[in-house]
Amino acid sequence: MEVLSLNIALIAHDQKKDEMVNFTIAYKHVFEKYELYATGTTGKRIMNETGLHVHRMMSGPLGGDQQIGAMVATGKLDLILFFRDPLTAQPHEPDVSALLRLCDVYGIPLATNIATAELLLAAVEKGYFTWRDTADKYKTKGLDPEED
Ligand SMILES: O=C(CO)COP(=O)(O)O
Repeated sequence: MEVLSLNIALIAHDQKKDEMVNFTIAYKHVFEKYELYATGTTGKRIMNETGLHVHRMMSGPLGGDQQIGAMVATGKLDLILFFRDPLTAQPHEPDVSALLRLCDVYGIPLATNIATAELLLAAVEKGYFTWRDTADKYKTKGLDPEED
């Protein structure tokens, strides 16, 4: 099967970082085929504990979620796995909400828990990339500043 290029972002709040590391170990055979991006601390742990290469942004509370959001807005990400901690208040909650919102604006698949992440990765393994057509349609809705 042809392996398409995919840019995947991985983000986990502190209470979910162990889960994210275990998840990336379990699916290393999938993740190693694609370009990985992550917020600072999440990326560091994944790199150290799995050997996968990750392009690291700043730490989430220092702007990392916004950097990932900018990638969504400029069409540079195809899939986001964001293991959120729903039980702990985050100082940068507005940044988190903004990132989730941009995924909806641009039709980017977003898993906020491990169960959904598992389903999305199963689709990726099977080569179901049809969402990219939808995401492309969003991009052509006059949202591209180059078109103004
Ligand atoms: O806070 C985060 C997401 O909102 C994650 O940031 P870190 O990966 O730097 O911990």
